[in-house]
Amino acid sequence: MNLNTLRQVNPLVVCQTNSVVTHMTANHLIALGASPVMSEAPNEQHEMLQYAHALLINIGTLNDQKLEYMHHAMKVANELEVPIILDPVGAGATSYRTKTVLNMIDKYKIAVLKGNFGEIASLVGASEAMKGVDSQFDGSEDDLIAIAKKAHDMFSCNIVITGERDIIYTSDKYETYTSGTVLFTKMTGAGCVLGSIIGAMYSPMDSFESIKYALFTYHTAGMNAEEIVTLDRPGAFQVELLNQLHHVSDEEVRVLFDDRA
Ligand SMILES: Nc1ncnc2c1ncn2[C@@H]1O[C@H](COP(=O)(O)OP(=O)(O)O)[C@@H](O)[C@H]1O
Ligand SMILES: Cc1ncsc1CCOP(=O)(O)O
Repeated sequence: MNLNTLRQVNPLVVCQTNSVVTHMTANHLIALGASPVMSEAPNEQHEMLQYAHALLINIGTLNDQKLEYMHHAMKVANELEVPIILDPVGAGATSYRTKTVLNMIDKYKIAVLKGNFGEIASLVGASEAMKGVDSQFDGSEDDLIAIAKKAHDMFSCNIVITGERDIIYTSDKYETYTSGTVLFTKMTGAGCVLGSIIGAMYSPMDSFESIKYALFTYHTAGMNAEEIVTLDRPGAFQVELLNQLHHVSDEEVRVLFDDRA
């Protein structure tokens, strides 16, 4: 979905995300032109997901109570054919998180699995490269492609791995990217917000291009914000990112596509 369409449709993204980024996720989705709702109660999921464009499941502050709520929402989302974006925050840091995510992938149809290199590498059994929620290394481009391919083969869903270099790997094709700004690494939740934006822009009929559009939208807004605040003002960047998500246009996002053509 491009930005003009998104701002007309105002897609509803139902979010069960972590307590660190709940507020910022809602604000970034609103700035973009989407409609967030944070909803956990099992007994409202059927009504809530009825009109949802996507369900975002982010395990960043997981506990058994939240896990029960997440399972319920994912089951309903699959029944209603609402795409699930799964962010396995901290997978690999603890076996609780790793096992939880593997079990979710086993039980439900996931549209997009999006994580940093350490998270996705841990899920495919390739490494234990996580310290808390941070990937301990980004891997070479070859590593990135190999891990994304393995994840795609094992989990049969669209894979996004983020870091200094990103990859989108779908059954149609894969590409790697180095756009964005290092200021994303200076705020908590940069990856979590991206997951929500993928949810808002995701189109099951055109998985690869819609995920790429979401990534490029986020990166364009981030690069625009960096230009205004400069690299030594990570605090100002967080505010400016919201402004730039509000203003970013299809024409600007297309520039990133053209740069890569
Ligand atoms: N060094 C970097 N330079 C430019 N963009 C980056 C860099 N590191 C991460 N990003 C971007 O920041 C966003 C979050 O990625 P990442 O930091 O890997 O996620 P997480 O917060 O889940 O660990 C992605 O859009 C990614 O492309
Ligand atoms: C700091 C922290 N602790 C638990 S969730 C969270 C936020 C992680 O955000 P991201 O995965 O985007 O870095």
